[in-house]
Amino acid sequence: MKTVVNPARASWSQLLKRPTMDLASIEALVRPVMEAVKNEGDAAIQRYTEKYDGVRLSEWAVSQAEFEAAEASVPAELKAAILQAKANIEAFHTAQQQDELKVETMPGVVCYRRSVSIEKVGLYIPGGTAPLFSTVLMLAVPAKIAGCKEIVLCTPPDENGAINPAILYAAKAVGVTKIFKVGGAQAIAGLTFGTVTIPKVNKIFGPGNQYVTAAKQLATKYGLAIDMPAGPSEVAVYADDAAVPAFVAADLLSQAEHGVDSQVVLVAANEAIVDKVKAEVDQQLQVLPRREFAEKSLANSVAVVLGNEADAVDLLNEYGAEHLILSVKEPWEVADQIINAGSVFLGNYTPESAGDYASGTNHTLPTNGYAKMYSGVSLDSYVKKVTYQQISAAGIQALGPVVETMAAAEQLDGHKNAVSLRLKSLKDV
Ligand SMILES: NC(=O)c1ccc[n+]([C@@H]2O[C@H](COP(=O)([O-])OP(=O)(O)OC[C@H]3O[C@@H](n4cnc5c(N)ncnc54)[C@H](O)[C@@H]3O)[C@@H](O)[C@H]2O)c1
Ligand SMILES: N[C@H](CO)Cc1c[nH]c[nH+]1
Ligand SMILES: [Zn+2]
Repeated sequence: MKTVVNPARASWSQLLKRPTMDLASIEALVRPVMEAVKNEGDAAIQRYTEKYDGVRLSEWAVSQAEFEAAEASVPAELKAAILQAKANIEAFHTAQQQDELKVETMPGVVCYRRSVSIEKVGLYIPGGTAPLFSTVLMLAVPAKIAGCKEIVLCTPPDENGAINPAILYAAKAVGVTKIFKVGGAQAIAGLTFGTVTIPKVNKIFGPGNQYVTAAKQLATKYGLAIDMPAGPSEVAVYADDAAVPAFVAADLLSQAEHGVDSQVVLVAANEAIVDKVKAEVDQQLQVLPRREFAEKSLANSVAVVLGNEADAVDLLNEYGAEHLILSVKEPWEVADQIINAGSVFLGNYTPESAGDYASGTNHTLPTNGYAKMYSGVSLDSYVKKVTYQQISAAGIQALGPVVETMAAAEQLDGHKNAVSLRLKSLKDV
């Protein structure tokens, strides 16, 4: 991880460049997979599963027997942890339910808005280098609370054609049983077009590697919605002298270990903090089982020294990290100035891992700078806000002339007539 002291603003965007491929190049790799699945259906999914996951399966749907075996094999301690996390995620997401909004904008003109669940949703659970069963909770819990009718889950099989039992246990605990052993872009394509085996959905959710994320982005060109681009994990930590270097180092490594294309950014109030954190990183790396991944992502990462808090806040907002940890004396004060981040963690006792697993917030978050314009997954992601209105006779008499005037000015007489006829009918009474 290189260190840069007081970089000029003009150099920030280059300094903070993500290590991911540009969208056009990765789309070019993924488009043939989408097209093949569109044209050949299951046969193409079979072919790509063999190619990328190294396994040929005669059955992709997880069976009852597999759920039962998973239930039996997950240790009690892990089950209890999963259930506690589920309860916290449920509590936070249930509280996001909104009452129906009803406003009488003029006498007799009543407008209201209701949240209506998206009928068919596809949840992608990453499984390439680690089986992210926590993602099952993050995606399926709000889908259930929202009341989505059809919830389909896809996740890559291992080389033996199996799914990690904790993924199956978590899914069953939330009440999701339609699970297919398909991963990567081919899973996203299946959910996009529908095949004999995999149902087509309205919206695709979930994180994944660059291929999965690009495939999701392509899915939008075929009429589907997606939650947001949630690609390789990243974290920015802002540290001043109140930070604990060992904690900061651990937080950086917690995201660096996700994959070789992850990125971590340390913004520090002085150089001494960077030195201490780097020494801790070196030490902690020695015993990290996923050291190889972490080392590669650290090579794509940067420590920036900015003595001035306003500059640091500007840089953090320009980066728009998926996760931002504020290891500073007054985290609340800094948090109020953050406008671009997927999720913010305040103070020395708030590790990002807590949000990854169990505090209650959602860990499916925008990466690659998309935090500037997208929110992470929440209950809102699973609903459409439908507006309704009802206008009484008195209401149309009050509102009608406004609409007539505007429609005439737009030269849309058909619009005007729809009001004029009603006004006339009321005059004739
Ligand atoms: N942003 C978020 O909210 C968030 C949350 C959790 C995880 N993540 C990220 O999700 C990612 C998970 O990645 P993963 O790879 O472990 O699992 P994954 O399930 O996303 O991807 C594995 C699949 O990728 C496909 N694949 C592998 N190599 C390929 C190639 N060369 N061409 C085309 N397809 C290929 C395979 O089909 C495989 O099944 C990590 O980058 C992690 O940081 C992000
Ligand atoms: N940090 C990931 C989101 O970028 C989520 C996760 C799942 N498991 C561990 N971490
Ligand atoms: Zn993580």
